[in-house]
Amino acid sequence: MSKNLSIVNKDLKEERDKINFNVEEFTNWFYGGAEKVKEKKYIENYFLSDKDLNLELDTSYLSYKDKYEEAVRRSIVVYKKLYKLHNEMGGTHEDFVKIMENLRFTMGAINPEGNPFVLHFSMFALTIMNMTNDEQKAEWLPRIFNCNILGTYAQTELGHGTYIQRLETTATYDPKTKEFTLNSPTLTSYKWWPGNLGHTVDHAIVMAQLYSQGKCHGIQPFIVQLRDSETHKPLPGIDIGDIGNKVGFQTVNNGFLGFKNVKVPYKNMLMKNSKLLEDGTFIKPKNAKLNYGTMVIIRVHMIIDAACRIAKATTIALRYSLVRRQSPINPNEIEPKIIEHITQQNKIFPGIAKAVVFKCMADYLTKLHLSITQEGNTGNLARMPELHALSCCLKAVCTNEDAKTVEVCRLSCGGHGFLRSAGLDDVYRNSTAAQTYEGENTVMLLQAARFLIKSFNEARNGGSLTEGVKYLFDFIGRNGKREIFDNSINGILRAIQAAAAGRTYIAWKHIEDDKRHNSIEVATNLAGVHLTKAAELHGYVCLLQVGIEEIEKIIRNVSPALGLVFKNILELFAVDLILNKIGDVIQHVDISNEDIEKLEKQMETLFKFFRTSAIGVVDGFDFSDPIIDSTLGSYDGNVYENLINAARKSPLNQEDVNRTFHLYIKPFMKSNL
Ligand SMILES: CCCCCCCCCCCCCCCCCCCCCC(=O)SCCNC(=O)CCNC(=O)[C@H](O)C(C)(C)COP(=O)(O)OP(=O)(O)OC[C@H]1O[C@@H](n2cnc3c(N)ncnc32)[C@H](O)[C@@H]1OP(=O)(O)O
Ligand SMILES: Cc1cc2nc3c(=O)[nH]c(=O)nc-3n(C[C@H](O)[C@H](O)[C@H](O)COP(=O)(O)OP(=O)(O)OC[C@H]3O[C@@H](n4cnc5c(N)ncnc54)[C@H](O)[C@@H]3O)c2cc1C
Repeated sequence: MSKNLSIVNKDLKEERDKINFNVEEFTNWFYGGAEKVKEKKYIENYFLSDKDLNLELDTSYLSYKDKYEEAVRRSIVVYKKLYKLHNEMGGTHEDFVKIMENLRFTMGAINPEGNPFVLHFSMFALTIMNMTNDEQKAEWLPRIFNCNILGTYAQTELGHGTYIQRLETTATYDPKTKEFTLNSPTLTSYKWWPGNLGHTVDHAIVMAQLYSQGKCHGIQPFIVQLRDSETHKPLPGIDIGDIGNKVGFQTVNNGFLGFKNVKVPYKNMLMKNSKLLEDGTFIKPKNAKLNYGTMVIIRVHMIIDAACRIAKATTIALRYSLVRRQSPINPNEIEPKIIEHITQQNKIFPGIAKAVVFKCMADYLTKLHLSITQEGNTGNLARMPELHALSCCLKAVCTNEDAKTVEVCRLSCGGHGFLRSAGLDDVYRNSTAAQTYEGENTVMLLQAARFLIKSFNEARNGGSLTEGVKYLFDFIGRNGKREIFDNSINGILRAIQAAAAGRTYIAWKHIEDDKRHNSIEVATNLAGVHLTKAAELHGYVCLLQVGIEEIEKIIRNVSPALGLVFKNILELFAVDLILNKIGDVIQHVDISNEDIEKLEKQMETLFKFFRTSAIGVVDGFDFSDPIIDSTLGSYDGNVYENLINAARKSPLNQEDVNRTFHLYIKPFMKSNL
């Protein structure tokens, strides 16, 4: 960690002196091994130490246009270095991915309001890698890799983002010219939102309805050139621009795009899954949803992003809470560190536990994704729906928790948390954006619920279930009896499983009852609230189940002292979860008031134990000062000095008297109204 060399605040030092486990050992786990930590530190420093980045400039004070231009400038500095480093490392694809993954956090520090090239290096490249045939790979990948072309993923339209089956952009094939003609037949068919589209990229993957031989064959991906490669002017028939100011993502350059008779050659339809013969005959893919593959990959990636945002926010909130002193608990004593207020622990400690459990889930899901993708490459698509349901469910649950936790961290910093320099606003904007992009969270939960209801029907009919939903059998086996609660980790897991299964049953019953007078679709809509609750509970079941399995493995492989910290974290996650979901639990589990009081007491005991480890865990997340970028969360804890220094940098403070005094204020004050 590149630690600030200034003297560490004594309150924070005192906390660190009490840590009773090896922080470095925790860091090694978090990043996947000592070698990876070394690599991360090297890459981080390699980029952040570059003076050309001019990181001294606080871009938050710039205008919208200046922010974008500075973000492009900084990104180019970074990408030039990336290619240099890549060559130094050996130049393999794995090296490239390694740098990209480490760059994810570094890029956040360099361009806090978003990266104007992120789509090129993620969805655009991934779509070409995964949805093209061999000839297309050979044609496009080198140009993408060398950045001779820059691209984005243009799917969402003004009128449709969720229901992509109804996208309106058309691509009509003419076998005589061997070309597609792209059109935006209505205003609502304009592409709207794609990142980097406005003024940065010159190509896009465009999702459009394919028409051939007079028939519509559904949405298919096309690679389309949008701007001239020399002048960057929009090509004829292309209407393109930036969509304007947003809640966040100000420098991502989200854009709009319309087509008027734009010609695209035959070879530009991505043909790994669906195929179109040159005569216009359409050949269906094995599964029509294969064209949704890039979204699945990104949803899987989003779990680790959520974990890291929570890790960053809790690092800021905790370090601040260990140096901020306010309000004596005992009137005769000095003001305590605000962490001593138990409500403050309740705000921050469960968040730290979530970051750890989400990281376990991200590792698990990444492995599952890899194994299901490998099966898919051999033609076995049987587990695709399971992966889809799980990635939708966890994308929604983890980003919802992420946004909630980051906001609680902001509140836990009181007034100072509201300052931009506290560093929590960009984290929050990114968290809340993630609730919407890559599938709006309610919609994601409803997709997961479809899988749950199917599985429930399967379980009722004595069929087989995938591992993650086998708990539905237990519910059916209990035949209406409630699960008996026992206060152990596995007892808590069984209680959450019973609540998830019970809510699935309620949703299922709701649909079955309504089906008598309504279509299945209407009945399903009417059960929507139950369905989303069931899916959400299922997401927590997955998190706890994977958390238990992974942490048990970790405990076997780390020192006893760190093992105890992990045990503490897992229990914190579990007890916090059951207390937050107690209403759902009570409905389906035999749990007494005494049990609940015991859980509440247990939480207090867990806080007490975690009190000494917490700072070690957040230090172990290993965010260096430039990455944490926070007056409240720097390693040295010199919060008040940081705050006043940051305030002095406000553009308004660069002169004693602002011109508005002479222009407006003084005349107003002298006017006697
Ligand atoms: C240079 C090299 C570099 C290499 C480097 C590599 C490094 C990599 C580094 C990476 C860094 C990352 C950085 C990230 C930055 C991101 C920035 C922000 C990006 C933001 C992007 C976006 O924001 S981009 C738009 C996303 N826009 C959506 O997200 C639409 C949601 N909307 C839907 O996704 C569909 O609309 C929706 C709901 C499924 C219904 O789809 P639908 O209507 O067609 O389906 P239905 O509802 O009719 O049917 C449902 C039946 O389909 C089945 N099914 C559906 N999908 C399935 C699937 N995928 N697989 C299997 N099965 C599937 C399901 O299991 C049901 O099965 P069943 O019927 O049996 O129940
Ligand atoms: C920051 C950001 C970056 C983005 N980047 C890209 C990008 O790079 N490329 C790209 O193509 N797109 C991008 N998008 C678009 C994004 O993927 C869509 O906005 C998202 O999928 C939601 O779709 P929508 O806007 O149509 O919402 P809507 O579907 O209109 O949602 C509005 C409301 O309707 C509800 N609703 C809609 N359908 C249903 C349903 N079936 N059941 C129940 N409720 C429903 C939703 O829950 C929500 O409450 C981005 C969006 C954002 C915010």
